Amino acid sequence: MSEPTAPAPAAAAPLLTLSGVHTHIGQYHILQGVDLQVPRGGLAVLLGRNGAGKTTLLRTIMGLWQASAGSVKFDGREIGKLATPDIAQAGIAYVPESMAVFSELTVRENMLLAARNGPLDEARVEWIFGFFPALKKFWHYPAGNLSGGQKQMVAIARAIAEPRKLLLVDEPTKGLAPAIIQSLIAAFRELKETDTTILLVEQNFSFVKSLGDTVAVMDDGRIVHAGAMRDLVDNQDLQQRLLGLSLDSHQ
Ligand SMILES: Nc1ncnc2c1ncn2[C@@H]1O[C@H](COP(=O)(O)OP(=O)(O)OP(=O)(O)O)[C@@H](O)[C@H]1O
Repeated sequence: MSEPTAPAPAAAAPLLTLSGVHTHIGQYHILQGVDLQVPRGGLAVLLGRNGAGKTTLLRTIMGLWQASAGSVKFDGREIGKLATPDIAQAGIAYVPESMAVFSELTVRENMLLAARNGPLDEARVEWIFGFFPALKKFWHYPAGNLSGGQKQMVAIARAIAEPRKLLLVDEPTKGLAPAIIQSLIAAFRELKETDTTILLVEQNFSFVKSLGDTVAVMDDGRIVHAGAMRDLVDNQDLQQRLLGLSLDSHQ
């Protein structure tokens, strides 16, 4: 008689699940039934051409646009109707494309403003310096004097000044020189080994193909592909079909 086999462990529930999400901006119907799952841990990538709806999706998750239909579940809880501060409090941080930093304030002061619960945690600051050594160097300099890549680092550091479960980052490589992109890759590689799950919006496939664990591709307000990044990297036909020339031109 064979030994009874233990049941296979259930797959961990995703950290974030969007189901049938529609978002209207004024008269425009932008998100047209988005279904997306972000697994807990690691780095999920969202790709798509200009105007596909990627930023609108991040803003909808963050409550900056209200979904007109569908559900947004985060860590087992429906957050689709919550206000942005409550969504942030639930553990989601958002780094918009515009690298929101206060130019007149020093890097340290920028970080201080991001700490919701009082003074900066010194140990956490040291931990952040590990990802972004440039911030240590320019800690007492006005953030406005930093390069584009360094400002991007300040924006990300602000978002993780306090522990977060999910970090949404919108096109961090936009307009950055290749050398700076390399240092961002190194930082994201370190960051994805921590407890923070990352959802990264990009158009630069060469930046994300070595970073992403999973990938979703968006077009015309819908997810048209979702799977392991490995599978997309290994399949050039799929890349060509899904990403086309507009993305290839960024490589
Ligand atoms: N405030 C707005 N008012 C009207 N239409 C908008 C607004 N913001 C975005 N849109 C439209 O929504 C669509 C999706 O835009 P979105 O910025 O989400 O795309 P994206 O995939 O992030 O593109 P990109 O890579 O260019 O940033 C586009 O057609 C855009 O013109």
